[in-house]
Amino acid sequence: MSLVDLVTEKLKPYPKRLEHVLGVKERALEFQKIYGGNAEAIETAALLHDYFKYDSIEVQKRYIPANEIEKYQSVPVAYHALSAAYYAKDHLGINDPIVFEAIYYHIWGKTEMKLETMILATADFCEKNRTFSGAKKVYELALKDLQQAFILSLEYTIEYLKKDGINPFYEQIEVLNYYKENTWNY
Ligand SMILES: Nc1ncnc2c1ncn2[C@@H]1O[C@H](COP(=O)(O)OP(=O)(O)O)[C@@H](O)[C@H]1O
Repeated sequence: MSLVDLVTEKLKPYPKRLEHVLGVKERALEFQKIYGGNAEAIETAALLHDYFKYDSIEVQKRYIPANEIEKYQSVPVAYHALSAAYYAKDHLGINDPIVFEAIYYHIWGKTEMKLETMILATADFCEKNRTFSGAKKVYELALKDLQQAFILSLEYTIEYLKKDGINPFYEQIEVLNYYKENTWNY
């Protein structure tokens, strides 16, 4: 079974999510044409990044090492990214550190991330089906400056969380500050 078929089957009950995943793939490959990076790895990571989005937290945790479950226990939303990364590696045999990192850190990136990770995280925020304010601005900026677009996407997310009374996770702030202070040469 191809990867597209696998993801299509998994997300069959959630057509909007499948559209999002395909939108992220398209957007990420658009950014790859501008900035480079491994196109095959980007496509694979884009297709799999939300694989566990609708599985229960209990199911998601089955694929994640105990210390990582503990580290992110205050932000269980992160588990879908971790479980998808481990699933790709341990169950689909995708032994590519580029794919692993891009899926694992697709929600808020990491300091000194690979180009493919920044491409996926930014594409996730601004693929064509995104309707929230900010997506268009991030997309337009990403065509000129990927790092600044990534920063803006993280700022929007943090602002949105704060409006809902949710404190950002400490890593989100660290990552944001890192990229505001450093120009990262992937
Ligand atoms: N620290 C946090 N606490 C709670 N929710 C968060 C936090 N950081 C990000 N989020 C939310 O988690 C979701 C991230 O999941 P992701 O798969 O990247 O996005 P989406 O589901 O929109 O494709 C987004 O809805 C984002 O607003």
